[in-house]
This record gives sequence, C-alpha cells and structure tokens, in this order.
Amino acid sequence: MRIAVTGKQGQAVQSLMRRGAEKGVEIIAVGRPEMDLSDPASVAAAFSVLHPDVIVSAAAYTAVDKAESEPDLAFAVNAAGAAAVAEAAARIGVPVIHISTDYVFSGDKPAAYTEEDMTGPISVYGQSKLAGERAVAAANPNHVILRTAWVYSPFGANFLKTMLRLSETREHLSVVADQTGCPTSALDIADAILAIASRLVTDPTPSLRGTFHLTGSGEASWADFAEEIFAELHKSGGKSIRVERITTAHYPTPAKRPANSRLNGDKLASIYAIRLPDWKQSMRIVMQVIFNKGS
Ligand SMILES: NC(=O)C1=CN([C@@H]2O[C@H](COP(=O)(O)OP(=O)(O)OC[C@H]3O[C@@H](n4cnc5c(N)ncnc54)[C@H](OP(=O)(O)O)[C@@H]3O)[C@@H](O)[C@H]2O)C=CC1
Ligand SMILES: Cc1cn([C@H]2C[C@H](O)[C@@H](COP(=O)(O)OP(=O)(O)O[C@H]3O[C@@H](C)C(=O)[C@@H](O)[C@H]3O)O2)c(=O)[nH]c1=O
Ligand SMILES: [Mg+2]
Repeated sequence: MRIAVTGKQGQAVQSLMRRGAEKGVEIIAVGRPEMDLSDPASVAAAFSVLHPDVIVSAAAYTAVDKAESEPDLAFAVNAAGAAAVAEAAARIGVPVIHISTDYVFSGDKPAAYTEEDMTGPISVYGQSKLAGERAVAAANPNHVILRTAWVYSPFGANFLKTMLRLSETREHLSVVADQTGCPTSALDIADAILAIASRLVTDPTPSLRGTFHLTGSGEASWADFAEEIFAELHKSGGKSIRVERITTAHYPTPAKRPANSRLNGDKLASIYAIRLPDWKQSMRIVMQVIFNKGS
C-alpha cells in the first residue's frame, strides 16, 4: 500500500512516516514548498504525478488563536485546501482520509459528543475546519473524516512539549481546569489511519465511509493533562512543578475554546474495532521517546 499524506513537519504526518517505516507501508509526504494548500492549483499538480492507493489529508492551519485575525488564510487552507485534496483523490479514484477536530463543537453539551450531534464551532479555526469537512464530503464520497482532539507527540508543537519547555524556567504554572477533552497521541492516530486505509482499499462497504470520532480513551482538563505530564517528568528524575488550577476567565485568549470537547468513540469501535489506548498510557510512551532523544 502506498499512502500520500499532506504536510511535512506536522505531528500527524511525522507520526505516519514513523509508523509507516516500522510497518513497511510506503508514505509519501506532500507539502510546502511544492504543494501549498492555499494554492489549489499546486494541490492538483502535486497529486497528478503520484499514484497513491489512499490520500491522507493531515495538513491544516492549526494556530487556533492566530486564526481569529487571519480568517481568510485559515479558510483558504482548511476549507478550500482540504477540498482540493479530496478532489484530487476523487480524480484518481482513491479514498481520502481527512483529519478534523473537536473544535467543530460548541462545548455546551454535558456529555461526550457523538457523530450525530450538531456542530457549532465557536472559533474561526473550528469554523474553517467544519467548512473543510463539508467540502471534503462533497468532493469525494469515498472519504473518512476522523475528528480527533488535543493531539500531542514527540514531533512539532503541542501542549505536552509546551509544558516541558515552560518547566525548564518555572516552578509553577497556571493551567485551565474548566475545559475538558481527550488528549490523543499522534502515534496512535497514525496506527488507526494505517488500519483504516487498508480496509478502505479492499472493502467498498458504505458504512466504512463517513465521519468518525478518534481520540485517546479517558478524559482530562488541560490542568489534569499538565499535572500528569509533571508527575511523569518528576518520576523520570526531572524537577517538580506545581500546577495552579485556574478558570478560562483567568487565561484570556483571542479564540474561544469549547468547555466540553470530549468525543465519543463508540462508532469507530463498532465499525472498525478500533479504540485508542488510555491517554495516560500513550502520554508516558511519548514522553519516554522525547526524553530518550533529549529534546
Ligand atoms: N494539533 C491538534 O491538537 C489537533 C489537530 N487536529 C487536526 O489534525 C491534523 C493534523 O494536525 P497536526 O499534525 O497536529 O498539525 P501541525 O500543526 O503539527 O502541522 C500542520 C501541518 O500542516 C502543514 N501546513 C500548514 N499550512 C499549510 C499550507 N498552506 N500548505 C501545505 N501544508 C500546510 C504544515 O506544513 P509544514 O510541514 O510545512 O510545517 C504541517 O505539516 C490537522 O488537520 C488538524 O486540524 C485535530 C485535533 C487536534
Ligand atoms: C500554555 C498554557 C495554555 N493554557 C490553556 C490555554 C488553552 O485553553 C489550553 C490549551 O492551549 P493550547 O494553545 O496548547 O491548545 P489549542 O491550540 O487550543 O489546542 C487545540 O489545537 C487545535 C489545533 C485542535 O484541533 C484542538 O483539538 C486542540 O488540541 O490551555 C493554560 O491554561 N496555561 C498555559 O500555560
Ligand atoms: Mg495551539
């Protein structure tokens, strides 16, 4: 199986390359400078010369706060760019696996969100990703949209690495405790994508297509996530950091974030028999990778 994936340095694409190398699956990363999602012609051109069995649409404009002041670019990349990738897949007759986000929801629901729940993004990033979902579904019926959340990995930028970096100069950190979600390892996402891709290329069953939620098992607030990171850091011989649990009102940001962004993963478990490990277990694995390479 040959998989083309958008982006080069991102967490999902780097994780897919690592897992692909381990499992003997060819992964071709397509990204800047030759393919820029804000230039749809460059997307069509890049995919016309590759012959993948599946296209994974992993690249996105992910700067949640900056998107509030750059809505045009966020929509160009996350909506029009995602559409161009799905169109390219349709043109060559292959499935597209597109990654989306928990931030398509408002966060008002008291329980975990299912795929049936109404969307209602409260940030430009979330709105642009929702527009991307719709454009992908319209451009290529042979699609899987995977909504994930709170992604961390040894690669790129993420909350876990931000906490480790801040811990170098700080004794305590203030972290919001009233936003709840599901931290998800990009390495686990990569494993799931490889399993889904191999089903899609061999099995035309309609129920394998559509939108699915894919997050680490369990739930946490950002403060819980930070506390777990620092507990593991301390256990590994690092310093001890105290987390002050604060409310969102005490951590003002340009973009609003959902208070509840927990996603229910039952649909993926029943249709694909995929359920990701508990986030704490995967977090320890990612931290060991980071510590072992000393970054
Ligand atoms: N990070 C998170 O917490 C979450 C992410 N998601 C979604 O998961 C997917 C993967 O996210 P993640 O791996 O964390 O993303 P990252 O922020 O780690 O990386 C973003 C990737 O997108 C690429 N990219 C950005 N703009 C463009 C552009 N104009 N043209 C081409 N490529 C571009 C980057 O390119 P380059 O390689 O050049 O840097 C990079 O490879 C995204 O769709 C995101 O919306 C969903 C939920 C949570
Ligand atoms: C650094 C820091 C953040 N925070 C808060 C701010 C925010 O509410 C929360 C998380 O901050 P971040 O900016 O890391 O997270 P954010 O960029 O909102 O992460 C999101 O990224 C996009 C791409 C997604 O799709 C989402 O699933 C989600 O992972 O933690 C603190 O309370 N204290 C801190 O020291
Ligand atoms: Mg961020």
